[in-house]
Amino acid sequence: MAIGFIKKIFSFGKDTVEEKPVPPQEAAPETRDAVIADEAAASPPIPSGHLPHKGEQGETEAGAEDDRAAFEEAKLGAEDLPIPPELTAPGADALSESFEKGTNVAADEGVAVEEESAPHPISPLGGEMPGRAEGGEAPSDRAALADEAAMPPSVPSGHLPHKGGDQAEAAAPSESNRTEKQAGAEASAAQEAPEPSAYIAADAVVTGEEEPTPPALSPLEGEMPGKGGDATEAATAAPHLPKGFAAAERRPEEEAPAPQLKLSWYQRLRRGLARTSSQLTGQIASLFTKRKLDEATLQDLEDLLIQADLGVETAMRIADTLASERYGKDVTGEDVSRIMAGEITKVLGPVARPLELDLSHKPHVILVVGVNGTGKTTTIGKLAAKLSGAGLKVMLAAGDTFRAAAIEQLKIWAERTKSDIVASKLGADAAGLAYEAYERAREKKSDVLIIDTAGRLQNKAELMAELEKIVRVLGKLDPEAPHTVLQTLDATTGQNALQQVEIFRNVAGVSGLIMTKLDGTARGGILVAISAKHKLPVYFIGVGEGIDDLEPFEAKDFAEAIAGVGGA
Ligand SMILES: Nc1nc2c(ncn2[C@@H]2O[C@H](COP(=O)(O)OP(=O)(O)OP(=O)(O)O)[C@@H](O)[C@H]2O)c(=O)[nH]1
Repeated sequence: MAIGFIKKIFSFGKDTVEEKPVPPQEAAPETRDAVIADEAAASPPIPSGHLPHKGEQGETEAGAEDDRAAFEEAKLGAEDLPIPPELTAPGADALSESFEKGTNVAADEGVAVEEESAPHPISPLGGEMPGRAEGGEAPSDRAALADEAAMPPSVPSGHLPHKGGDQAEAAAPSESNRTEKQAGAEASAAQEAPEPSAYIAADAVVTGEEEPTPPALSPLEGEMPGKGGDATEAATAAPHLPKGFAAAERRPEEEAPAPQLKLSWYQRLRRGLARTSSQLTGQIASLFTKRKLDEATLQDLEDLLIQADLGVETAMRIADTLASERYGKDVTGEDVSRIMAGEITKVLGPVARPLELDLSHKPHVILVVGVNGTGKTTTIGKLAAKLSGAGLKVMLAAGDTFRAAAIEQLKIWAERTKSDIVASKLGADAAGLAYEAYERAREKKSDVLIIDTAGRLQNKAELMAELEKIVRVLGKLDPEAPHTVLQTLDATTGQNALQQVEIFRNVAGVSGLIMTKLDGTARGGILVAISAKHKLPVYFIGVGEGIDDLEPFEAKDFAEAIAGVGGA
């Protein structure tokens, strides 16, 4: 029996050598060898026969496991047999030490390598743990360690591939990952700080921490099939956001706004007068709902038109014409609007005149006057743009010496319109500046000299006297100058504009009007009242702050826009 036992022992060793065609390390893919070499370099020597014993080598490895079991069995009865030195406790201690010194990344990677190559996954930890204390341990102890390994501290509970038994799947990305890292990282693996997630995972293996790793740092990220990268990369690509946060979707780049079609002047005029028109026509429509035209209705209509700033005269004209056409009959709002447009056109027709320039004068002098903020400077800029755009030589004079901003504003307009400019210091005498500007324009043979003036309320006698002085001074240079005195009127001021024209006309000899800010006002009707009362030419109207927002005044267009008819 003793001989038979000895035979068995000998045949065990022989069988092991012979039946194991290739050592597990050699059977493994090249990457695996490299990783093992890496591991060996990073940690104290681990028995070459130890790592594969974890059982992930498939059937070949299963045979080795059987052999080992036989060996253990034999060892119990043959204490004199030599135990490989690397399986002794000191060796295990050395391994443990090496982990504690921070070579845990390699250790952890060793686990992953084995997982990857296992066709029939068995927990790597189950195999690995006995290796550390295998020397002299009974199989029952190994089983206990295997149980312990079933809850490895290195891996969060949700991660454990051995729980689902799918180690190969879980390990695959890690392997590819490691292969990538090998080239640059192997030599310095011991010195380099491990990547955060890998480090934490490895550290957990060594220290035996059983606390779950925070989800954001879970090594799972890199090891999950399909993620394709290591934990760090995966965390960068798709970080776990804390509860309450959500990853924002990338917004598609905003499309460039479609270029807006430029409205024609007529369209802009109608749009500018839309408030005036809708208010007026709305009131008229409600007045003439199912009502026969009688005296009371006509009186109501007159009142309504006067309140709309059209003036008494124009209101009476409209009412009279309506009565002559429809008295005693049904009348609709459209009837009234049509008659109203016709009557307004008749009032405005005579005043809608072009600004005449006598270019025999060099320069033709245009003096621009008006109450503060009615749009003098802006209108000068718009006029200069038209004139210089037509090839005329234009000079501007910054006669508003009260406001620094007005001087700067005019300089900007001069630059934009390629006009010459004469300006002086703030507070300079405006009449003196007008004189100088005229001289300069004459020298330079300018076609047109446009002089800005400070805005002033018509009831400020001192300022109105200054305006008179400017006119007198210019008259000394050319008895006919200023050749045109333009007054700007702000449409939003309503009835007050009537008085403004009255006074400026008397003081400065206003020869024509420009009504500004007709865009957006509900009081555009005032132009009709002013025209009816003063019969001064209305050269242009402004419907915006832009350089193109000034157009010659057209009676019919304006009348139809106010009455809300036409528009084709
Ligand atoms: N909406 C609109 N704004 C205008 C129009 N014309 C001028 N403005 C604006 O009205 C404001 C006053 O215009 P200015 O040209 O400075 O008026 P001003 O009469 O020279 O002013 P003072 O120098 O203070 O007398 C500015 O903000 C202009 O842009 C217009 O037709 N429509």
